[in-house]
Amino acid sequence: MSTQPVPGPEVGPSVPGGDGAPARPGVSRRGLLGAGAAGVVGVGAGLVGGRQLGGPGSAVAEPAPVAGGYPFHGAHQAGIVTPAQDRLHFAAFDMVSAEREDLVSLLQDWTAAAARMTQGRDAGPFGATSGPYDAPPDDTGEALGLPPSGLTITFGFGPSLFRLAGKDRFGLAARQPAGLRRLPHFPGDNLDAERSDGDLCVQACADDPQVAVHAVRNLARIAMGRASLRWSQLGFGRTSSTSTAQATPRNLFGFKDGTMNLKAEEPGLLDDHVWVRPEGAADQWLAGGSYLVARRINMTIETWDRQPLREQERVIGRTKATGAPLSGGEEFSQPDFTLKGRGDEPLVATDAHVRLVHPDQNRGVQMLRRGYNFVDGSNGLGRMDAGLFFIAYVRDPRTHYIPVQMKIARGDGMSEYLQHTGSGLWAVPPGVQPGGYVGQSLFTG
Ligand SMILES: C=CC1=C(C)c2cc3[nH]c(cc4nc(cc5[nH]c(cc1n2)c(C)c5CCC(=O)O)C(CCC(=O)O)=C4C)c(C)c3C=C
Ligand SMILES: [Fe+2]
Repeated sequence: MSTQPVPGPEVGPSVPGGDGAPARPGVSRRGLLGAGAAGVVGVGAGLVGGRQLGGPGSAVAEPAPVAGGYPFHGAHQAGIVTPAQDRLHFAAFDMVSAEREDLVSLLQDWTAAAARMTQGRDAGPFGATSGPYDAPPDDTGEALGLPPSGLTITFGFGPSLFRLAGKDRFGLAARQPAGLRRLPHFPGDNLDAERSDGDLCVQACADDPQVAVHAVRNLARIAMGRASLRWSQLGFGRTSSTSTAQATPRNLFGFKDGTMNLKAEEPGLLDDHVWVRPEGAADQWLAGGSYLVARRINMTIETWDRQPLREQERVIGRTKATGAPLSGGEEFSQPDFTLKGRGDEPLVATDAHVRLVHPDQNRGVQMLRRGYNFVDGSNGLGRMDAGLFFIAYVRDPRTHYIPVQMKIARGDGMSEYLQHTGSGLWAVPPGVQPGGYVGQSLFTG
């Protein structure tokens, strides 16, 4: 089943109103952009132009390429090593249909829409203002006139898609990777079920929040009858760099975040720590993919803001000004955990965040962090509902995430200022080839 409209001879970019109204010229994103928007500044390496014609039957001339879009197709899904954009709309969905064919058709339809939207085109072939006059448009319209804005859409499959309450819902149980299990309860977790888990996840990142929201909204619209939105999270101000070309941003504690992150320019490390190495028959389909961990972490910023600078730096283990380790050097210097200072105390405290999470203290494991700040209003007691929506991509959550999180939960000085309120783990299938669909390897072979 496909919910994408099939274009008929009576429709096109200029459609007579069914009520006898005069012909209505359709407007598409690429039609509005074209040469006038050709000067839009690209947001990083790998950007492409490449606007295409609208839906079948379109008589619109090919506009000039518009910069600002990342390729949708490739060996890996975009949105992992892509230079982290400024904005996030993350969404988790649950299947409402129990039919395997509905799951496959949903992934096919999502793939088609994502391939279009990431290139700055409308979600469907007719667009927001064209197509049959008596049918809902196949794009919602709020991105009309906006460039791709570096939009990437990354899809993931949760443990519940494979097995829920012991039930093999879609005939996929034999293909559930051993690493894809619900994350364990960590000490101090205060998780909200309405902000956790989900059969499917969508990470939409862009440099314009309207473009990211438009993407998720249209994917939710397309899913209707097959999957429904379980929860979603907006984010701003990326809290990581995923390319050496990017400056290190700051989180809501005011500290540089992302200094020691894995970067796109380190393919060997990405192979070691981010891309899945299949172990057997169950996870062969995940070769070239990854695992996405998401944690909604509330930060009690009002309490933090009352701490002396000395205490703030002690908790993180780095200086607030430059991000250099407290053991000395500059931002990108490796911390020396053996150096001692006044009172024979280690310069980087034993419960400092950067000591606990450093690869040297964790059997060498690293992760690719891709989180965002969030502020979801205030709680009526004068405190902001603010924090960090932590996202990490790892090769295997059992080795690369769970032990590190357990250590933070048990002994990180920063935990005093944090509360984990949402959580999820998804397997992120490999990239899509032209003509294929996201997650295809799970259903074939
Ligand atoms: C389980 C993994 C991690 C969680 C959860 C986490 C939360 C978290 N982190 C900060 C602030 C900073 N983290 C920094 C470094 C850093 N953090 C993790 C992992 C988790 N953080 C890792 C693996 C690293 C890199 C360690 C290394 O390789 O040296 C830093 C320092 C700058 C940097 O390297 O990025 C800061 C600052 C907050 C505020 C937070 C939860 C709200
Ligand atoms: Fe951290």
